[in-house]
Amino acid sequence: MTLSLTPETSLFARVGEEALRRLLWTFYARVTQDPDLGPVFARKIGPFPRAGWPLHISRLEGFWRAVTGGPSAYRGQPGPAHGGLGIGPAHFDRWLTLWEETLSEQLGPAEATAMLTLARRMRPNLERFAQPFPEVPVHDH
Ligand code: HEM
Repeated sequence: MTLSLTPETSLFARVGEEALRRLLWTFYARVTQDPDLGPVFARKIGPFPRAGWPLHISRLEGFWRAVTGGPSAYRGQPGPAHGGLGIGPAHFDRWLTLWEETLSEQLGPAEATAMLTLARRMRPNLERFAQPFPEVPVHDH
């Protein structure tokens, strides 16, 4: 067995727990002020930063901890959470623009790029779930 002296540090460890939490609160403060995104969240979660927001942010924190290699108890299903919200490509474009802006302000360039790449990769799947009539897989019998 070989012991590595330079173990790969997770993205979560590089970002840090405090910075991740701050990032999420700042990001959703902006999202909820946005004329297109804000109303969608207001309907589902309520007025920021009260109502369901502390719980929602802690779920999102769990999600981002999981996808960045940190310890996490997140067991949710991000896809179905985006069904029936009445959102489309323009919402995703805007979401990603605000995400990119917030990341570049709050994280170092390498971490910001990595967090942006993760979100961009998730987009097609989430967007599929967001469609009004998601394609139902057809099985051969
Ligand atoms: C790539 C972009 C996006 C990512 C990575 C993302 C990620 C997530 C995640 C991880 C959750 C938590 C799911 C859970 O509760 O387990 C969530 C929930 C949610 N997202 Fe997104 N999201 C994206 C885009 C959007 C957009 C564009 C909108 C709409 C404007 C949106 C609206 C919501 C809402 C309303 C919820 C709460 C759903 C509920 O509690 O039932 N998301 N998102």
